[in-house]
Order: sequence, then structure tokens, then C-alpha cells
Amino acid sequence: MMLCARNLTLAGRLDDVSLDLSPGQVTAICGPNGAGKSSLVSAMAGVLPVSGRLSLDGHDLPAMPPRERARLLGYLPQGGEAAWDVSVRTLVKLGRLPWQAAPLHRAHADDAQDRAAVAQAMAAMDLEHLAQRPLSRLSGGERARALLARVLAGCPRWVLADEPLASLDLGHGLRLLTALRDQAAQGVGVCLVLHDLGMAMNHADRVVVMDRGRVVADGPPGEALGEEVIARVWGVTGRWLGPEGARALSL
Ligand SMILES: Nc1ncnc2c1ncn2[C@@H]1O[C@H](COP(=O)(O)OP(=O)(O)OP(=O)(O)O)[C@@H](O)[C@H]1O
Repeated sequence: MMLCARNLTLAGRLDDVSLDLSPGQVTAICGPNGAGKSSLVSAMAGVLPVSGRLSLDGHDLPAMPPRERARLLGYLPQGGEAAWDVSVRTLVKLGRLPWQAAPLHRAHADDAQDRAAVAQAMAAMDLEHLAQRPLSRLSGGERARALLARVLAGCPRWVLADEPLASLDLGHGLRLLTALRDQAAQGVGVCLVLHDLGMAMNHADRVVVMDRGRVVADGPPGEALGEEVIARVWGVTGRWLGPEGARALSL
């Protein structure tokens, strides 16, 4: 299920961005502050109206019924907030809404598939011990994990996440990337905004570098995050040290 963006444009934010994203891969979107990363991901999620075309497997995304789109695309916005102070388990269950039958058929709503998806998402994000905890009594990183678990519980074909690592500690950050890599291995398309260039270098299959609303580099991490790209786009002189898969940027 290819996710294709054509000529996405929004004044001051996106400048004619075209991108074909393949499922079964982790694509990282990197770039300095204000480069247009969030704008691009929220446009692809159908949340930010822009000009241009967006399609999923050749089907026009904006024309798709909202429930169908919600089943296919899971989106985690930057610094996401939950609207209500519910428990972690209730929040994660909300991720199943696009799959639940109309109210008349509620008897089928909480079926085995829903329960399995919720349990799997909670385990992937290490949330079982917090299942009954209200969101208002979680740390920032715990809340971020719960919000991502809600997205995963929906079993979308595409996961679009804007800075999912922002408030996670090292262990939970790696766990999240591992969970998303597992999803990609099962054929899910994963597209993440990442500020940590080391994480993008070591864990993404493809990196798209944005600057001033445009795509300025795109390819395997070793190429798209080459030292001269980092110097040009971030204005920082750095050297990649260490073996492939465990590289660190020395500044
Ligand atoms: N709601 C908005 N209205 C108008 N302009 C906006 C809005 N949000 C962001 N912008 C502008 O659009 C450009 C791209 O912003 P965007 O949030 O997409 O960048 P980003 O790469 O995600 O940045 P960051 O790393 O800081 O999160 C920036 O110049 C920003 O000032």
C-alpha cells in the first residue's frame, strides 16, 4: 500500500513536496526546526489541508470515508494530548473505534480481536502496570507511550508519528523503535519525524531530509544523513563514528 504525496504546497510551510513512501519500511523525516516536517506528516495524515494530491494505493486519500481512512492510517501528532482524563486502558481501547460496529450492533464491539489488539499495543509500549492509571497521573513519557499504544491498537496499515521519541527515555525510545520495526517487518508503513539523527541513522531504512519546506535529501540513512548534508542543512560540522547500525555523530 504505497502512500504517495504529489506537489504538496502550503504557503510558508510546504513547497512542492512529492514523496512516494513504501510499506514495510521505516522512513524517518529529519530537518531543522521549522523545516516543514510536522506540516508534511500532518498533511499526509489528512489533518492539515494543503494543495496537491495524496493517495494510498492509488486511492485519493481526501475522498476516502473517514472511518476507512482511520482504519488505514494511524497518526500521532507532536506533543499529542488526550481530550479526556481516562485510564490508560480506556485510552488505548479508543484506538479500536474505527473497527467497532455501529451502536446498534454494540454486542460485537468488544470482541476478541479488539481485546488482543489492545493487549498487544499495551505490551509493546510497556503499559500493563499502568493500565488503570488516569492519564493525569502519568509522566510525560508514559503519556506519550499511551498515546502511541492507542495508535498501534488500531492496527493501521500506516503509522505516521511526529517526534514519538521526544519525551522517552533511552530504553523506552529503543523499545518504541523496535515495536515500530516489528510493525514494518509485518508490512506496515512507518513514517516518523525524528530529531535524533543517530536514531534515524541506525534505525531507519530511509531518511527524508527537509529544509525550508522542501525535500533536500532522500535515500538510505548513510547517504541522506551524510556529513556534508548535515553541514549544509543543520550548519553543524560532525563526523559519524562507529560501525553501521551503531553509529554516533561526533560534533
Ligand atoms: N499553524 C501554523 N500557521 C502558520 N505557519 C505555521 C503554523 N505551524 C507552523 N508554521 C510554520 O510553518 C513552517 C514549518 O513548520 P513545521 O511545524 O512543519 O516545522 P517542523 O519541521 O515540524 O519544525 P519543528 O522541528 O520545530 O517541530 C515554520 O516556518 C513554521 O513557523
